[in-house]
Amino acid sequence: MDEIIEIRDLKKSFGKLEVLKGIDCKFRRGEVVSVLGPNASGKTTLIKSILGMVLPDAGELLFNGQPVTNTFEYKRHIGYMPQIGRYPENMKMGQIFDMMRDLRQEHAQDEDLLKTFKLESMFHKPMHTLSGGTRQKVSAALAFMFNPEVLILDEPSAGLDPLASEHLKEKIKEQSAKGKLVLFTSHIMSEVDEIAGSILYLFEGKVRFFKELDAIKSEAGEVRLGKALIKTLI
Ligand SMILES: Nc1ncnc2c1ncn2[C@@H]1O[C@H](COP(=O)(O)OP(=O)(O)OP(=O)(O)O)[C@@H](O)[C@H]1O
Repeated sequence: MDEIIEIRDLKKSFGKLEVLKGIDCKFRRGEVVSVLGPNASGKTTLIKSILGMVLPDAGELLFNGQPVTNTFEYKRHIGYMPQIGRYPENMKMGQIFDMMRDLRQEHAQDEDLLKTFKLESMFHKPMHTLSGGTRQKVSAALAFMFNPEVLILDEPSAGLDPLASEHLKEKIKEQSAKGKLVLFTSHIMSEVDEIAGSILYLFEGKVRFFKELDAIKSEAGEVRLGKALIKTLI
């Protein structure tokens, strides 16, 4: 089956603030989808609803065709890189990786990023001593480590140095070519242009559009995504 995640009429409010007002969308294997929208439009809330970290007020989440709202097993198949990774601060970096392997009760299947980012040489460092970018590298390496079917990356290159950011982009492209679904948020249009196949644009709690990049550009008559988006949105 091509489709791996389906969201039906998802709603979420925080108190009186209606953040998601009925989101419907389907994501397929091999797609790289960028979730875009203005600040506070609900991108992270949508992502966290898929991950079960936010409990929706209404609606349904299907994974591989099965309803999974309020269930756990499907989460094994998703690798998540948060906007800001929070870890037990007194643990050493190496202990974090060991802990994740123990929790999953399986060996790491993909240590590419661990090696590319040369994280092993910093395994002795306590987490609270790490720079913001190094912390992001840990989060990225963990997200990809168990070879998940779906990758959800919340502003993945924020804080990464240019070389690390290039490595991560290559990794995302490689995973999509292997049939993985990649969902990511970003405020960097050149990055979206480079790696996304389509854009899910949220506005005022609804899906404003979910379109392939090429279609957005050709309909707007623009080669650059940033300009095409402006034309599409006005
Ligand atoms: N746990 C929460 N409690 C109360 N309000 C929340 C909570 N989480 C998110 N919100 C609010 O929901 C709205 C959407 O937040 P969200 O983080 O999903 O936006 P976003 O599109 O990811 O924003 P940004 O582009 O700034 O990262 C914001 O107004 C935010 O303040």
